[in-house]
Amino acid sequence: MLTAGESHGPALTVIVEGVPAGLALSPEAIDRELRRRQEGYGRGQRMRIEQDRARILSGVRQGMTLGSPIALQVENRDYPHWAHTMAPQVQPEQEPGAEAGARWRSRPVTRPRPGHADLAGALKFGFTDVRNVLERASARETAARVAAGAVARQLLAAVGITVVGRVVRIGPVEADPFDGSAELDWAELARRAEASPVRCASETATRAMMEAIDQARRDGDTLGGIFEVAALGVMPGLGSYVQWDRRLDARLAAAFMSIPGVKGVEVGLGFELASRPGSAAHDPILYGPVPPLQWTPSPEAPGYFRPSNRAGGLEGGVTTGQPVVMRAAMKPLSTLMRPLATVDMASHEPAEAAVERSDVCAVPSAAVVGEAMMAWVLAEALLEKFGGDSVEELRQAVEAYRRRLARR
Ligand SMILES: Cc1cc2nc3c(=O)[nH]c(=O)nc-3n(C[C@H](O)[C@H](O)[C@H](O)COP(=O)(O)O)c2cc1C
Ligand SMILES: C=C(O[C@@H]1CC(C(=O)O)=C[C@@H](OP(=O)(O)O)[C@H]1O)C(=O)O
Repeated sequence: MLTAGESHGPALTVIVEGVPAGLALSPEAIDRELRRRQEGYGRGQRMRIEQDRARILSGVRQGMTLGSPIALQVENRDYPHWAHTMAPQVQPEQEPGAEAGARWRSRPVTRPRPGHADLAGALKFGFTDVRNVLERASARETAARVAAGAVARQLLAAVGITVVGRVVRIGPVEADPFDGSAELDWAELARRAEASPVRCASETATRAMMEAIDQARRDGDTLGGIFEVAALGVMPGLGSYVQWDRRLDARLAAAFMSIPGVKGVEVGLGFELASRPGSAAHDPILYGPVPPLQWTPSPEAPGYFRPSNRAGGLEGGVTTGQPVVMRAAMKPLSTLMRPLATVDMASHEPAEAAVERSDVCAVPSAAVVGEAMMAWVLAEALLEKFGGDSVEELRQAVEAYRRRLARR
């Protein structure tokens, strides 16, 4: 996928390349994901302006993918307020009589926010107006990724793979994080998370998280947290150990790390594994009736399975047939209503960091972006292993593999 678009420009665009022909693509399912990304207690005024929907510009005809690049566009409804500031052509100075907001928006931003890309980006590109940085560094870009991820999800669904996510920490409040169990009912957790304003499966923790967000808002502060994403129904054998950059854990980690604000990523039990002896860290291999969450070539026959999933469905950079489980830690957002110290880049004088409107907490949204990134990386790995110009060819290749594994 290749995304383009500034946060306050006319639109975000994403080109999704490599989707096989013959996939029945639901525009509603794409818009549903876009809506989920916008939700979440702690989001700011911008999300009341936007109503993200994907316009399909290419690659789909009569509800079916054509195998050609799929171009998707998400309009920025905020753009009309920024049309003067964001115009590609040189604009005349705002008239003194212009609307106050328009004049404010066109002023150069010179007080970089600690924690955002502002200072590093301005130094890198030689900008005197930090707006040139923040427009693209903004997580608005993740709407384009979620649209692409929604296409990947529909491809994965064609071979029985689903992706779910949930929030397990916001600031000081923690809620039942992944414990390495092979029986965790991810689908039920996802159902409950979907009903929670902070995307958390526990009702008690949801209330405490919302209170923590309210308190941060009152304090002019922001909060980070941790989210988990799991992919269910993944067959063993995606990814590879034969080169460093084909290890699927490495690719998933990079994809999660690319979400703005994410500073830590774990696979399965992750950092917890460091303090355990090997006997309590790995997942023994058994053969017999296969439990529900373990992928198996034939549900009626005995097969390989694991009594635990501490590895998070990945060994040697290859999927094991257990749920693929990733966790990510997001730092608190960098725009503080009680700003941190910075330096005005125009005068070199000490100053308070620039304040525009901002979210207080975006961990629930980041979890949806995490689901999209998981879907994207798995769809790539699926196509690498099984290929196919059409979804029918892909299905046949998966089915042939299933039959081969049934004889092992
Ligand atoms: C969905 C989402 C919404 C965000 N909203 C804001 C925001 O309103 N204000 C802010 O300062 N940062 C926000 N961020 C975080 C910034 O994009 C991020 O802190 C910035 O890119 C720097 O992070 P980095 O060092 O990981 O790149 C948001 C991130 C995500 C994923
Ligand atoms: C627009 C989105 O998130 C934005 C991400 C963001 C940032 O600095 O990353 C800053 C805010 O934008 P604005 O300055 O326009 O209020 C968020 O609203 C979105 O998620 O769609």
